[in-house]
Amino acid sequence: MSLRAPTILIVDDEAQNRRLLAVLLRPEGYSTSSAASGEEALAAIGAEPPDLILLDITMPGMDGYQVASILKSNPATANIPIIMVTAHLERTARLAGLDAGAEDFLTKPVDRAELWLRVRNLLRLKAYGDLQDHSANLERQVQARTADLERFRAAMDATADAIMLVSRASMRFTEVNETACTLLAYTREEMLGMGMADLIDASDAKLEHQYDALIAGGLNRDQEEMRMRRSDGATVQVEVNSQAMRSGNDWTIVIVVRDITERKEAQQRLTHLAHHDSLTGLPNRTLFYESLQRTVALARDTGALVAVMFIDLDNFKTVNDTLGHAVGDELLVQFSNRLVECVRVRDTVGRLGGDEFALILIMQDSQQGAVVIADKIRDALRAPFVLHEHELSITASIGITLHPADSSDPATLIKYADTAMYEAKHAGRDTYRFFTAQMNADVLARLKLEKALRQAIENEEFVLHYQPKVHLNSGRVAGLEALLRWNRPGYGMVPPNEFISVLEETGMIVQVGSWVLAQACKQIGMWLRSPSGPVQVSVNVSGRQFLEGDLDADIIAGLARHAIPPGLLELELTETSLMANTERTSDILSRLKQHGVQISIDDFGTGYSSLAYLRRFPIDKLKIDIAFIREVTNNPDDAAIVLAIISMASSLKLEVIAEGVETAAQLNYLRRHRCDQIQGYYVSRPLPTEQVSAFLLQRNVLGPPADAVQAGKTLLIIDDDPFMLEVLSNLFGCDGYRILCAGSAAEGFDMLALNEVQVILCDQCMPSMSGTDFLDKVKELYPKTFRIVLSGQSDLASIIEAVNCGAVLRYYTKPWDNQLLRDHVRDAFSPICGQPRRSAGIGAMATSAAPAIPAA
Ligand SMILES: Nc1nc2c(ncn2[C@@H]2O[C@H](COP(=O)(O)O[C@H]3[C@@H](O)[C@H](n4cnc5c(=O)[nH]c(N)nc54)O[C@@H]3COP(=O)(O)O)[C@@H](O)[C@H]2O)c(=O)[nH]1
Repeated sequence: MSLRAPTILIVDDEAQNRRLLAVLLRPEGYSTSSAASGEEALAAIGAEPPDLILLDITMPGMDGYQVASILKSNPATANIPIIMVTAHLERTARLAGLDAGAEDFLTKPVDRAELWLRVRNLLRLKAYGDLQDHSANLERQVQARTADLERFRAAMDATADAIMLVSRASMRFTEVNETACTLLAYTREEMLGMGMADLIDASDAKLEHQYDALIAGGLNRDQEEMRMRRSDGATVQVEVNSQAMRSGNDWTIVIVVRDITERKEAQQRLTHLAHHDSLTGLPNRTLFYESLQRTVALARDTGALVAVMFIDLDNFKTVNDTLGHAVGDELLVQFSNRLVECVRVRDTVGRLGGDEFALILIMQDSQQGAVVIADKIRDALRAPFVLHEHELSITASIGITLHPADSSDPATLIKYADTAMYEAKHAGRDTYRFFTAQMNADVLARLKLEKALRQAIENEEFVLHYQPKVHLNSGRVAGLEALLRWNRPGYGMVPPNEFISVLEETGMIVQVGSWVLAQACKQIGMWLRSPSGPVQVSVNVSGRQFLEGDLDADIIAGLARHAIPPGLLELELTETSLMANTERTSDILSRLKQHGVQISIDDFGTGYSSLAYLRRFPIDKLKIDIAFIREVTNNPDDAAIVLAIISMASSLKLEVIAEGVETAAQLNYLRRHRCDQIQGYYVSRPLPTEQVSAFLLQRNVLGPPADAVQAGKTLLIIDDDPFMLEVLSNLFGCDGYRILCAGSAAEGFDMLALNEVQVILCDQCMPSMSGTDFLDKVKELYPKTFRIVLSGQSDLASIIEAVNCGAVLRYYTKPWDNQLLRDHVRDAFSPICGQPRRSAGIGAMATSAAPAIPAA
């Protein structure tokens, strides 16, 4: 209610009356205004409604009744009390006034007390009426507001976000929705007694500061992620949007809270996936790199040593290819577990991909710590892995590099460790190597070589040389092996050992191999239609050529293009490439075999040599690896392998060829043991096309077999002393034997390979090898020979040992009885006595080896 003085409008056409009434009212504190006509009165009331009107009835123009009825018919003015002031005393005039809406009458001349009374009463009545209206109004407003609030609450409760209104003045919640209560596990009542500081890690002071900043920033919203505490003590990850809104003299902070627990968990899962290997759960390359970055930065401050270890499982691909990917995966999981157990908690283990793992080791002292871990890992691999129904052992090759010695750059450290790991592989696997500057130089050289090889393909710098293969029984050329050469500008003819591995590792071998096949087919066609005639050419095919490209279609097209009988082309594959991807390789080989192409296994004996496996492939020939041929005449182990391969090939009806034959002795040994073909420098080095064309025109390349012209009883005498050789050959000269003399054990082995020898007489004391050692090997290589040793007294112990193990069948110590020696040699040639056996002692100081002689 207003406290101003009530206003009273006096309407009368006579100025004197207006003045009189004004004068009468003023002492009571009323504020008066006046109008001289009905029209003037309506205009004044429209401009500013008074609290009461004193209205004269009789006025020129619009009279009092008209004014009253207009005012009462207008809701805006209907409640202004009107007192009609009239000189009429008749009842009709008063009734007319009441009809027109006047509340009361005053009769002129107006009595002051009556005027005050009537005015005061009517003003009180009006005030009461106004109050009623005001209350009703207020009630309507309250109802409307309540409805609004209910709608607002319903809307708030219906939202998925939690909404909380905070009074800046009290810092308490003034309103919260249902979602907020559910999210935070409080009732609405509980929450209304709380503030944000009860839910998050922030004090009221800090929040006040924050809200003031929000208020000062106008309507700018503030968004942040945080954790909120629930009533049960758990926390929820939320995203909070805050907005300040004026609320009377206060500010309301509208806080909208979204539960982002699931989003965060999904994000965390994604982040974990992006940084961890899904099979082993170990950090992947990205995370490993980041960890290394952090570790190196830390080590720079603390001065610690950091070792990066690159670990690659040896022959893992074979496990995958032969036992399947499920077994391979299980092996990786078990391996990663063992790896984790080898390091300390502060170290990092990562899987960089495939079978490549890496470690970050923080060490305080020397690089010895890395050696300890490397050995630990190798030891951890000793125990076999049990993988489904398989049990297998595996080794690893490890490369190690150090910060700060080698580099401080994480990428470089990983690269160096990788390089060192390759060195470990080249060193024979199951070992570790530290990175050296030389390795880096090698890597750079390798990159240079790779680039040059790409250019070589573009510039067509490759040529083929051909190396003959010869039939051992006929001595005729059996075929040729096409061997790749790189005519590198500025370097001359580069042999394949210097670049084939790079071609294979980079995949360039597919393109180059295809060129080799096309070139070989073209050359076979040219020879076919030349005086050389048909000649079989073998081509080396790499494992990758089976996996990539269209090998069989290319070969069949190549043969057709040059009109070549398919049998003139032979493919040489290593056992290893045969084993890789067996299904596909076997399919391709079967198609080519059906077409008539010949298949040979190269380097046989160095790989699996598993017959069961080999039988799955349509093979025509086995090529014995050069490693077994080098010492086939003097190393019983190699000889045993060669003989086993020859016998295996024969039982499987496969041809067998020996590669790397360099001596007549090797040739003869192989021929004597029924090897079919040989290839090697003894016959010819690989030749350029023009020279090999001439070679092909020769009929017999080898000449007759050595022992075909050297039959009969043969005695081999070995002594490094030429005088003794002469004495002994003279001694036996008249006994009718063919006598062969060798000045060393090596010569002796060659003689044995080249000749059919029955009895061997060997000096015990030779510089390169003792007689007993020599005869021990001869026993393995030529068990049917009769082996006699001649010696001084000094080394009797080793002779006795040799006798006991059967290497020596007779021995004679100086001075021996020549006649007795001749008699016993003659006996040794006889079919009965010549059997490898132990006989009674012979000779002046001779001791037999039967029964065995105690070593003492
Ligand atoms: N995928 C392809 N591999 C190829 C191709 N051309 C060659 N090669 C392979 O490169 C390796 C080395 O070949 P190369 O230097 O030509 O050596 C061959 C012969 O020269 C060598 N050999 C022959 N006889 C002797 C000998 O008496 N002594 C001796 N020390 N070496 C000798 O042996 C190599 C032939 O080996 P192989 O193929 O196993 O029969 C070699 O592995 C080639 O296979 C190609 O086009 N593609």
